[in-house]
Amino acid sequence: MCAAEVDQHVAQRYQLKRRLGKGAYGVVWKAVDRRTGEVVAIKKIFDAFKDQTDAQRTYREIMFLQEFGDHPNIIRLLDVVRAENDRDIYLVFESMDTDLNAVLRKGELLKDIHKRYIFCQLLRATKFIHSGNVIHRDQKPSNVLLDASCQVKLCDFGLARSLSRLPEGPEGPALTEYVATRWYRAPEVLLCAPWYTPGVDMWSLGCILGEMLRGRPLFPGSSTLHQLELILASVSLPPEEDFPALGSGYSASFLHRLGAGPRQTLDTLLPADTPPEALDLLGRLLVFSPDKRISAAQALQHPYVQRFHCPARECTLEADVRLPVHEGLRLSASEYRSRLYQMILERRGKGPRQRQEGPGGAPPGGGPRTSGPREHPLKARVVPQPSSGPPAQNPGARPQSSPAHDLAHGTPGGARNIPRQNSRPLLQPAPPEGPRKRGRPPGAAAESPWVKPHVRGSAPSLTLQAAAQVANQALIRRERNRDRGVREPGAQRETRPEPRPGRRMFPVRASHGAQDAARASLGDYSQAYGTVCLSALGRLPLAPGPRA
Ligand SMILES: Nc1ncnc2c1ncn2[C@@H]1O[C@H](COP(=O)(O)OP(=O)(O)OP(=O)(O)O)[C@@H](O)[C@H]1O
Repeated sequence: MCAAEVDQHVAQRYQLKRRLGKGAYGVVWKAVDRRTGEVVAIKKIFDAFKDQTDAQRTYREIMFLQEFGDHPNIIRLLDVVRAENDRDIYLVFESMDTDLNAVLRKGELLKDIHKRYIFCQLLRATKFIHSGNVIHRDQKPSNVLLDASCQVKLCDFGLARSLSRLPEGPEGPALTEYVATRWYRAPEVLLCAPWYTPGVDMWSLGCILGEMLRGRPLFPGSSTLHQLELILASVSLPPEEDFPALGSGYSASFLHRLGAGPRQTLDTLLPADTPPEALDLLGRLLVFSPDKRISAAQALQHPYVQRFHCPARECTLEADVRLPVHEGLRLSASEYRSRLYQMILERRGKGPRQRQEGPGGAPPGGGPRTSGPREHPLKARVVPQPSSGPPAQNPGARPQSSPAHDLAHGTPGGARNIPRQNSRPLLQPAPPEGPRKRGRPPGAAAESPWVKPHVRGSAPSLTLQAAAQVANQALIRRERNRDRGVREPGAQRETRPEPRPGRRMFPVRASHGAQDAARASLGDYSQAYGTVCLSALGRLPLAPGPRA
């Protein structure tokens, strides 16, 4: 159907079914792996290495996904495939049915219990990421993937950032400015704070919760200023002493001016039947001062999500997650690409590996394990929180219940999850070779998780390493030559038509993957991005409500 939109070698391996969604950077298709029959989602990132910024984004997305993708609420990256033109790249994920933005746009499909369950899972994912000292920075409904049983998987780690080993500012590691979706941007980001904290994610989560409760975005600002105005119309100005935490020199006078406008409380934005505990949690998330916002770990203990709170499922990492390329360092676009290619080659050299399932494995049908902590290659660094007891002693926890059961108030089973037995953890760290220690010894420098696979697992063969080197050097040379306008004799590029993904793949300009258009308007976030088809929604076993 849309096979022409992907490279031949990708179409040969995967049968494309339909388009699932699109974002500013790529288009996502549902596809079937012809070898295994596994249903997957393929994201084609256009011009993934166009410049330093894009290349870094691509690099980060892949690297962080590898690290976090074993968490049940974070999307699993199954494979990374080079494109023939060396400009695009394909990421193969487990497939989900829809995203929260699409669900919310369809009207009141979500009942109170669904919202609580979704939010609890988002908190679990966020707690996990934050425990590795990483912030996602782009949490928004279209990055919250859902399946028919309301399982949540957070996706899109292109803006994720490690806070580890960055030079400290007064309130946290110093970071450069970034562009995230405005409606979910924290005040300190809007105010151009030069440093920020995991609080930026907690603000975004507050906006997501508010949107679920309200049925439409809480603060749909049309410009940065308008965004701040909307926020300050219903969120109290911080006390003077908190202004420095907001970072920018001009924020004090600016805030005073903006904050002088008409005031309303958050509850006036929400339906009258909003549960009081939802309102309470919202008020703790949408706090202007970043350091006064509730953390993900604290929020998981809030009464709003109490029904789903289960310490055994709320894993954390013991060590900071750091990419091999220091966050303060900017490589050239082709270097980022070379590093990714090198990694792909190395991983391929190790051959397909079955997903490591611990004792008890995935339940029939492929649903996530419902009892005890998950076993996976990151086990050594994943620490499930001590359970407060078996279900009988901990009525708040529901470790044995299926999501469908939870959501349907007693309708048993029915959870339809992605089968995992065929997942090929191509890019995951090597499985443990024996008992491993948890965390790092006191005083020892944190080991980069990215080094671990190479140290622990079977090292790539010398032949593979040499092949990778040669391939990468050729690529860099070609890149340099192209920049200098030099023609390489016999270069393939001369014989192939210059790929023009935008035009060739999307004849109707308005429906382009919007590599350029959408990027240009990234600040004017459009909720149209990241919607999925109606039929997926029809499969959601949700309460009856108006459907479009
Ligand atoms: N694994 C998946 N299964 C189903 N749908 C998916 C999957 N991954 C992504 N999608 C759909 O594709 C959309 C875009 O994906 P993604 O956010 O990764 O792309 P992006 O180009 O990085 O987007 P953004 O504009 O947010 O930067 C998602 O909102 C979702 O609707």
